[in-house]
Amino acid sequence: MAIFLVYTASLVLILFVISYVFKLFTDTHRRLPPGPRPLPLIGNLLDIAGDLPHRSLARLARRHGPLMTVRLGTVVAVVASSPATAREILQTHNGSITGRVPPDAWRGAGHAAHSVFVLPPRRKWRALRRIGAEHLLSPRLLDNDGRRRLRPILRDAVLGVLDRVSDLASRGEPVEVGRVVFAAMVDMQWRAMFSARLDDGDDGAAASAHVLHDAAREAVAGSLKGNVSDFFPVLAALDVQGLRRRFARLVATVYRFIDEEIDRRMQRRRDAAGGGDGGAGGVNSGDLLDVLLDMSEREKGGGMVAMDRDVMRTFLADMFLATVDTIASTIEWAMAELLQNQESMTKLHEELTNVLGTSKTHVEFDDTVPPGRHQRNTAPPPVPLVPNVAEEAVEIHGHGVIPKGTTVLVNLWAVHRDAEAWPDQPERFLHGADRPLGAATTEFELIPFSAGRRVCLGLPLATRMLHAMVGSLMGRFVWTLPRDVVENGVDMTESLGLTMTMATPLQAIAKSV
Ligand code: HEM
Repeated sequence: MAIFLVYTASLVLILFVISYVFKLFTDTHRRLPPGPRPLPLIGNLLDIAGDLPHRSLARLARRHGPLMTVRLGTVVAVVASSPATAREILQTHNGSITGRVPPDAWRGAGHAAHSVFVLPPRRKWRALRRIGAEHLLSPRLLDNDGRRRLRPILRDAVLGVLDRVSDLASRGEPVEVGRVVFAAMVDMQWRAMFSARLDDGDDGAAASAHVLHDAAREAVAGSLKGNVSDFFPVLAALDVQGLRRRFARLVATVYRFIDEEIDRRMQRRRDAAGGGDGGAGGVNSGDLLDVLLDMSEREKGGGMVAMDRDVMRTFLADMFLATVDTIASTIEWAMAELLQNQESMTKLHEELTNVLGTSKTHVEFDDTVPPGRHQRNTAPPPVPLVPNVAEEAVEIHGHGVIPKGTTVLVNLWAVHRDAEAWPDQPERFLHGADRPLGAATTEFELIPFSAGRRVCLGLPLATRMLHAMVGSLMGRFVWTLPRDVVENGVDMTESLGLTMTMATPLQAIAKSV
């Protein structure tokens, strides 16, 4: 057994050295953008160790330029760190740089096979994006579709958070902002997708909702953790840090909850068909699950995508996981910034009083958009790095050539802190407030949702929820920091998962206005 292990390890090492040397050799013949000198085998991993990757990459970019090459183990990555180079990647050459390499943990958990986040930009990916955009995330559906299904769900999420905060405020207890909003987002997205509540009041349901909360939280927190397997794919089978196994366990829990909803709905459809009420139509809620089940029954997706159980489950998990963490952490960061900037908080209170008057108890999307103007873009960007892959060689004028297969990272964190584009002050993103976002982006200084073909699919939902939630929380309560936090300062350290969250969750004291 020991001999076998030594033999396998030596073989893996030899393969790894050969592939690395081959890569280095061929790279010298390519005109890659400049970058820090790599060490043998590990490349520049030491240059980025010891700090969060978006920060260390931003630091390296200050020395090596806004488009630089780094070697992360055997992976060659080109990093764009300025608005101008982000534009090159996400607009000028976007058609050639939209591939993805799925994280090893996702592949190991079986999630990568159908996930819209990592599918190559081909038919299945396009079809899934279209389904998400048309049946869950379109502005028309969110604002006022014929059945008026989603708007009340969004409003309830805001009102639910206000109730929870009121309750804590009346007891003088601090509010863990991120956690309260996270729970509301779980509930909101579950209702939007399944027309069902996870926690319908009884103790058993509440306990099982907690299991899902915890699994979702851990899955998003751990899903992009630095993994040796991603830097040295030849070692992936060993799963040295156990991240594959861990992510697989968490995703399996999320899948189990989703499967239960699918099974319940299918049973209801069968019952309705058996009862002779005209089949599925009689029980159709018109939610995302019904849309997907209709597709699976209609010639396997009506030609768009073969909607089998695996595709359906992965897609629902994607829509769920993408929502719960992004919105909650953005709101937590926004509140943390406001709580440390009394002047901005006072300004916001005044604005809210003007817009809402004294009778309205909460903010809705319509209140945040001046007539005839774009959605205001004031969210602090919580996704620091966007990973793409060049699907063909691309020459970036004045910087060099990105060879086919190269990982291309856009460092959104660095772009939003670009010293030339942004003054270093808390309200800096208000300067870009009226610029169009997402696919319509023209200015690459402000791209919290990225841009180009893989632009965030959830932008319409996120912008509605962020503004309504922060506006309502600020309009209804006066916020202060707990005494020990005032003394020690708010810990603004980031922790990197699917998004950037606060390493120390924000606690704040609310008092009803
Ligand atoms: C504050 C909230 C959010 C922010 C800042 C955000 C940001 C981003 C960013 C930067 C990307 C990467 C785009 C690229 O690869 O170029 C992304 C992708 C994505 N987002 Fe969001 N997001 C948010 C909320 C949401 C929500 C609520 C959903 C709802 C389902 C969602 C669904 C997705 C999906 C499916 C993708 C993958 C798109 C693809 O690869 O084709 N996001 N998001």
